[in-house]
Amino acid sequence: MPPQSSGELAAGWARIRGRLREEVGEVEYRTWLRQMTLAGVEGEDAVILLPTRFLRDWVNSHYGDRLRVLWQAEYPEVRRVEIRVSATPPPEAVLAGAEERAGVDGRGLAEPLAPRAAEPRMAPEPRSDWVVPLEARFTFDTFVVGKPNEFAHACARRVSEKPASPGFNPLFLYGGVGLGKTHLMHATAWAIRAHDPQRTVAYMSAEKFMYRFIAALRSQNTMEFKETLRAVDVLMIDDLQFLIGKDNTQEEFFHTFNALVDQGKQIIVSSDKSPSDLAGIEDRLRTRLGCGMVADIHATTYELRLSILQAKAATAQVVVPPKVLELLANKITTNVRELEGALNRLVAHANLFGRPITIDSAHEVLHDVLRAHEKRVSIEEIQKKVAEHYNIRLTDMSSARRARNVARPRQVAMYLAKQLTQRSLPEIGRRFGNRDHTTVMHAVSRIAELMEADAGFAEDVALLRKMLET
Ligand SMILES: Nc1ncnc2c1ncn2[C@@H]1O[C@H](COP(=O)(O)OP(=O)(O)OP(=O)(O)O)[C@@H](O)[C@H]1O
Repeated sequence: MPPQSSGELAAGWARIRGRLREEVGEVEYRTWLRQMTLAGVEGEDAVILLPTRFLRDWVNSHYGDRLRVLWQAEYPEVRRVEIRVSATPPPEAVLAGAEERAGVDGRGLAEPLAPRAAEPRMAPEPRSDWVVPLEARFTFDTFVVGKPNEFAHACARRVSEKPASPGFNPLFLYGGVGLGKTHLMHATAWAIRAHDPQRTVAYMSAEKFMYRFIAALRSQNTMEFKETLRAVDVLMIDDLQFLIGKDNTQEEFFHTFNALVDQGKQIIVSSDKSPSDLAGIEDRLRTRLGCGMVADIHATTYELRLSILQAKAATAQVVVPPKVLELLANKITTNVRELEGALNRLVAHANLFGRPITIDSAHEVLHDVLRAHEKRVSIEEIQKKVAEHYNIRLTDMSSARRARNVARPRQVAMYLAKQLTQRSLPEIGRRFGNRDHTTVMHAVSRIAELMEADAGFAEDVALLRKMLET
């Protein structure tokens, strides 16, 4: 059925928006789609208005097809969706008289404009939300604080409470991959908005900054790009290292940076390197980046990894035994993203097969991840470390000497070779002066017995193992 009246069209448009909102989720909808208004239906075209070219292009490329499908489901006659730029959508008074206007302005509106009253009501949204949607789960509540990140966290909190305060502008967060820089930035953005919904916060990666700048150059519309960014209260640029060697974009960023700081606006930047290590970033920009607060996020400790896992496991719908969390915290030491990925995989597997998570199932499901994280230790390294530790000569690892002060460390080294490498017993035997595999077997069980019986000795071996593994 073609839309019969303005009321019916408005209701149909509201349903289309509602479905789109369900499909893309609240955050995305509010960020990109909330400002759509319907101009009307012109022949086979539904005409939608958005206030900027950027929004129009974005919605066209990301949601154009979806909008068309939803329109066709509601009104099969509509074949296309056209999005136009209109900075000021017509006020309600004009909307009411749209039928006449359609004839007068020559746009040939087959249908009147939708009355605004029929559109879903939304909370007001900061203007600059066009930039990049924030991740809903990246808040301060879900950020686990520990020694390695407590300083960065405290700085981010401080900035969220008092943006642009002296000494904290810019806030420069740096640290290795997957350690929570983006999480902290989003958390800061959410908190700033919660404190003061009128503040506009723009978050984007340095890569997006560059692509948008290039797009603006191409379309000869750098004014809009500059104005939009310079109108924000808080600008966050993630992964700044991407700008290394991109001189023109750096230059543009430098000007944006200065314009904002001069106006007393807050800048937050993240990078995998400190400002002084950002070789390939112009000196004047590096200097400015380092003149506020520089906070690094260090590699995770076992305690932090375990706390993060505990927090994440508490929200999972299956029970994750503490031993399994300890196993993951012990083995997956690279970064939080991988840790989280491993836990998610375990939980998904348990949900899918309806089986509880156990140490065995964790080993089975995550065997590839755990193996990849196993530090490859060679028999030579073990022999060297053990010889150093017991103060014997390295050659004694393969010599025929049987004195206790030499034989016992050799047995320890064989034991560790069995525990820490994939080598077979005969192979280990060969590497210890061509000894038989039964000698290695005997050494392994003898050391295990001694460790049971003597806590001091067990500690000694555990220490050696730790030194070799880290
Ligand atoms: N302290 C933490 N508490 C809870 N989750 C964390 C913490 N640190 C990191 N994460 C989680 O780890 C994942 C990776 O974090 P994030 O994307 O913020 O890292 P990043 O440092 O920005 O990485 P990259 O260098 O790749 O951009 C996210 O899912 C994040 O929620």
